[in-house]
Amino acid sequence: MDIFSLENVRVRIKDKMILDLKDRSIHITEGDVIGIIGENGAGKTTFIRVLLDLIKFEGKVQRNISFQSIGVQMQKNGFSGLIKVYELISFICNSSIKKMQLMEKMRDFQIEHLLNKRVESLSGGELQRLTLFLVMYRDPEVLIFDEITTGLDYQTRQMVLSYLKKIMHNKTALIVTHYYEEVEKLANKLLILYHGRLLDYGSIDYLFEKNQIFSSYILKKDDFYLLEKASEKWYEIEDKVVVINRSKKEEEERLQIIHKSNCTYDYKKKDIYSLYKNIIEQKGVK
Ligand SMILES: Nc1ncnc2c1ncn2[C@@H]1O[C@H](COP(=O)(O)OP(=O)(O)OP(=O)(O)O)[C@@H](O)[C@H]1O
Repeated sequence: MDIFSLENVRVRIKDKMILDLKDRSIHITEGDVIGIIGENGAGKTTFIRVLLDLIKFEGKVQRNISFQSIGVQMQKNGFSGLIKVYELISFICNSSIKKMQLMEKMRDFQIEHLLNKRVESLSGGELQRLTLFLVMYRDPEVLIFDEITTGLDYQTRQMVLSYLKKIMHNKTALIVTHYYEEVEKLANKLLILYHGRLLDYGSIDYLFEKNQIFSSYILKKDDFYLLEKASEKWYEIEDKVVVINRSKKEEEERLQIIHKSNCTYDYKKKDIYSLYKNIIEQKGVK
């Protein structure tokens, strides 16, 4: 069943088009976990605001779910930092939820010891656990996260990611993120925006197939000369070179070369950044 479906959606502010899904229709189906990616200002938050009816748009959006069944974390949460955690929880959490159930959920998110702290004094990880608790306490059917791990250090991000993985089981979810690794770990579909334009939307497996990306090898720049002649599609990222294999055959041929030289390398079966780069190039937008 479609949870959301969108047709010909456009958002214009004054004369500027900030989101244009053109004539594509987008169906978000029960159980989908959708990674929404694109550079700063690409229109990711605007897309979420359209789904939640928080912004004026042209076109058609059908929602087969009530707003109460959607748990949302937005980039700007609007809580006052001075408020204490227990005050925030009692303000937000519906009184119809039994105290016992709330306590149990607090334990799940390891926040019960934070109740007397002011929100502004929480660490990044504690604040995101509190945010996840506030999104999840009613057990919503649909989850929306807008950059939930931005600004967290590596370890805290891994911790939040493992919480996300746990709570997303059997849920429909949309995750706006700048971290491709999060999409790799959590999502089954991808929505790619660029300067407000929809570049592509679909299942991740299908997009890899459509873009003929079988796998990638990541080598140190100094070792790239080994594969340079044998590589058609590659790009640099910091001190590394990513070589895209179009097929199993290419993957095997290059592996032989790599093995002969004994150089170190990483292998990725589904590298979302390679997919993103490829789509951007194909569409000729960069
Ligand atoms: N209320 C508004 N008034 C004017 N411009 C707006 C408004 N809301 C968004 N925009 C513009 O629309 C574009 C898309 O914004 P949006 O917040 O959706 O991008 P984003 O992809 O979520 O970016 P980021 O990764 O930086 O969070 C940006 O250029 C932004 O400045």
